[in-house]
Parts: sequence; C-alpha cells; structure tokens
Amino acid sequence: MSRRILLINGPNLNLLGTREPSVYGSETLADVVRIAKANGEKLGVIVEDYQSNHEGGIIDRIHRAKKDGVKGIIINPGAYTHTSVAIRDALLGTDIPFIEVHISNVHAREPFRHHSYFSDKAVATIVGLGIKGYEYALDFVATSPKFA
Ligand SMILES: O=C(O)[C@@H]1C=C(O)[C@@H](O)[C@H](O)C1
Repeated sequence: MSRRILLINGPNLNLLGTREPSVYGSETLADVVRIAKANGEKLGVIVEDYQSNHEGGIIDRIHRAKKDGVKGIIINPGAYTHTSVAIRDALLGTDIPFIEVHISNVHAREPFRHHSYFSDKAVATIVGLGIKGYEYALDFVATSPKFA
C-alpha cells in the first residue's frame, strides 16, 4: 500500500501569492499542493493536504492522521511555529515523524521568528528555500526509512 503523507499549512498560508511576495514569493498555496501531489505520484506516495487558520483544526487533523495511517507529516505551522505548544503536543502525542518547512529564512527575520516549538522534535527543518522547501521535504519523506 502506498505511503500516506500529510502536508499541513498553518495560518495565512492560504494567502500565498499575494501575501508579502518579497518574503513568500508569488506562487499560491494551490501551486504548492499541485506540485506536491504531482511529485507524490512520481514518488509513489499519496499526498494529502490541509490548511487552516485555526490551531484546533490543525490539532484535530493531526489526530485524524494517526487513525488514517499517515506515515509522515510535512508541516509549515505558520505563525504557530513560534507560539503553539498545543500543536507540538499533538505531533508528539501521535508520534508521527515530521519535517518542518518555512518558505522564508525565519532566522534572518524578526527575533520572535527565531524560536520554533517544533524544530527540536522534527526529523529535519528546511527554511529559506521558498516553496522548493516543500519539494525537498517530500522527496525525503517519500523515500526515507524514517517515515516507513
Ligand atoms: O516562512 C514561513 O513559511 C513562515 C510562515 C509564516 O506565516 C510566518 O508566521 C512564519 O514566521 C514563517
């Protein structure tokens, strides 16, 4: 059975394409999802996608992923990166390995963006590579035994 991978994007990432293009680029979230699903086909994995501006929705989706047999999560928590113990706990509580992705280089931005509640528990973090970061993450999640 194909490996199931969940792509989660947090708040304001639905605005990609028009949101601060100098920081986040001009591609849309639909572009990110389309590319991920196409690459998933090539890699022989099933890519599910979810975006929410609400912390509880993200938590509930992570809980459901466990039940659904998702083997890996690629998550850009958006601003919740810097605030959400609750989403951290959902990932730890379901024990699904994950890669943290940020489109921008958060370490080169405002100090409050330098801390993540996720990075120490992530298999890997990819920051500053634009939406390409999602592609690199999927390549790894689809092929690494860490997500088998
Ligand atoms: O670069 C990104 O993808 C992250 C996206 C956001 O929405 C910000 O709140 C984060 O601080 C950075």
